[in-house]
Amino acid sequence: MNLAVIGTGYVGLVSGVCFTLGGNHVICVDKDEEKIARLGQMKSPIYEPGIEALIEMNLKEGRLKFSSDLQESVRLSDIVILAVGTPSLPNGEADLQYIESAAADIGRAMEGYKIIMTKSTVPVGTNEKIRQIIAAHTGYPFDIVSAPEFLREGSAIQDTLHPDRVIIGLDNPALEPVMRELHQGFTENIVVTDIRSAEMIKYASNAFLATKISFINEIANICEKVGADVTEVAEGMGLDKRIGSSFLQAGIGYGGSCFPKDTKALIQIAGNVDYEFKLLKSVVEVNQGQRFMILAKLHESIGSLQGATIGIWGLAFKPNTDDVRESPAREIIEALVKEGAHVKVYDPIAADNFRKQYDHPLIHWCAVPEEAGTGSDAVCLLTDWAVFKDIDLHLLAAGMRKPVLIDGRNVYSKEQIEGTGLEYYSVGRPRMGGLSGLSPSVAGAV
Ligand SMILES: NC(=O)c1ccc[n+]([C@@H]2O[C@H](COP(=O)([O-])OP(=O)(O)OC[C@H]3O[C@@H](n4cnc5c(N)ncnc54)[C@H](O)[C@@H]3O)[C@@H](O)[C@H]2O)c1
Ligand SMILES: O=c1ccn([C@@H]2O[C@H](COP(=O)(O)OP(=O)(O)O[C@H]3O[C@H](CO)[C@@H](O)[C@H](O)[C@H]3O)[C@@H](O)[C@H]2O)c(=O)[nH]1
Repeated sequence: MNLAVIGTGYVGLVSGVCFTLGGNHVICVDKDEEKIARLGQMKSPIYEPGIEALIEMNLKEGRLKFSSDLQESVRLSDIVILAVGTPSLPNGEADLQYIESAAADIGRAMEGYKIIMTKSTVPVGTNEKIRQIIAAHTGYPFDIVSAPEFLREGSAIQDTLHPDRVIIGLDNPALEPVMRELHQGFTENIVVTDIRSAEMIKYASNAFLATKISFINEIANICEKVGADVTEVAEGMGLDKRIGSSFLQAGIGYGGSCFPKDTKALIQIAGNVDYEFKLLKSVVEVNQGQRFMILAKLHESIGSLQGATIGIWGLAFKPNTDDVRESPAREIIEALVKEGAHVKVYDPIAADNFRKQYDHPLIHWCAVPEEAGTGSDAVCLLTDWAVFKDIDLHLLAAGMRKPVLIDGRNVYSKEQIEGTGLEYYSVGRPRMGGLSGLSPSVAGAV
């Protein structure tokens, strides 16, 4: 099949490249000409493991093209896939301006029948709006399909080629065989449903996963007070098949371009039909508070942050991505700077993206993770990049002014911390080292 993917971002680029592997011809379209020029030179504008090798292979084999010419790309295609952004408006609602403008452009470009397939995450009822917009700009026939995307950044290729399920929302049953053929080889789990249910499945899935994270974070906060270990608790819970072990990793809360915006959008979708989604409102509130537990632990360990030097490991919202959208690191660093701390930050991939969005004279950008620890009063680990797991913690402690490590992602085991001299705080696990490492009577005497 001939496909045009409108929007060559984290979703459009990966989906476009992966659809070529099924033998389709794909044109990835973006209005950002710089992005298209880079891609033409086989350079990915995003960091996603494995993507550049696939771009190179498919460009060379002639199945993949990049273009900023939406009109021609639509004309050459049987299926047009919408993968433009749907960011949050200030009130939390999804901003549909990119969807609406792309739909109008598609309508204007059509010179025959097309299938329009929406991969962007859009509020319930949006595909009907898309239909109206396209119809207002063309007299040619077309069909609409809602095919929400579930890939995760950092494992996007694997998730696209081997998804747990593919959701297809349609109102013309004649499209079902085409959609099955397009997704052939990806998964057996193809759920065909109506368009509104497909749109809702996407929001409900993200909201549920976000709920799991906020739930385990609250359990972690209680664990700290009652002396339990949340990693043990999560393991014990997760073995129950009805609960499942994934998304029970306590930490500093979820970030990224999806959970924060999609939870807020679903609250608005409910609000627009006079339904108050109380549970999801709490999920968002808990998530917002969780990042500040890092600051509470800093205050507990070193007192005032005025003039202190704090090392930060990790700026991306999760490992294996350069995406810093809604990363909890942003608000943590802003708060540190506001309190007058010097902040030494390190991220293996996302530092440039972060710096474009936020910089401050009190921030020092480090070239290696160890540099963030040297002479610091504490190091806070905010993103669980693999590189941090292998750091020599003895050397880290020796080079710090105060050997305090605040692990926001529970990366280190008790065994790794023991004997390092570090005062170690994590999330929902007992504190180690420092005065807490001494017996209560000795600690009291000191
Ligand atoms: N990022 C993810 O992990 C992920 C996963 C699943 C679903 N989604 C959803 O997919 C959608 C896209 O997300 P993303 O992260 O890929 O966004 P993104 O911001 O990385 O990419 C969107 C791209 O669309 C381009 N664009 C906007 N309007 C255009 C137009 N009229 N013509 C051509 N190009 C246009 C932009 O220049 C940009 O490159 C969103 O709705 C998001 O919620 C994202
Ligand atoms: O147990 C966990 C799992 C995740 N997170 C955090 O949650 C956020 C999101 O992580 P993840 O879901 O792995 O990344 P995304 O790339 O944002 O993917 C989510 O959002 C996408 C966009 O809608 C969906 O397609 C995916 O299915 C959905 O997992 C990150 O900040 C993680 O650190 C936790 O704190 N604890």
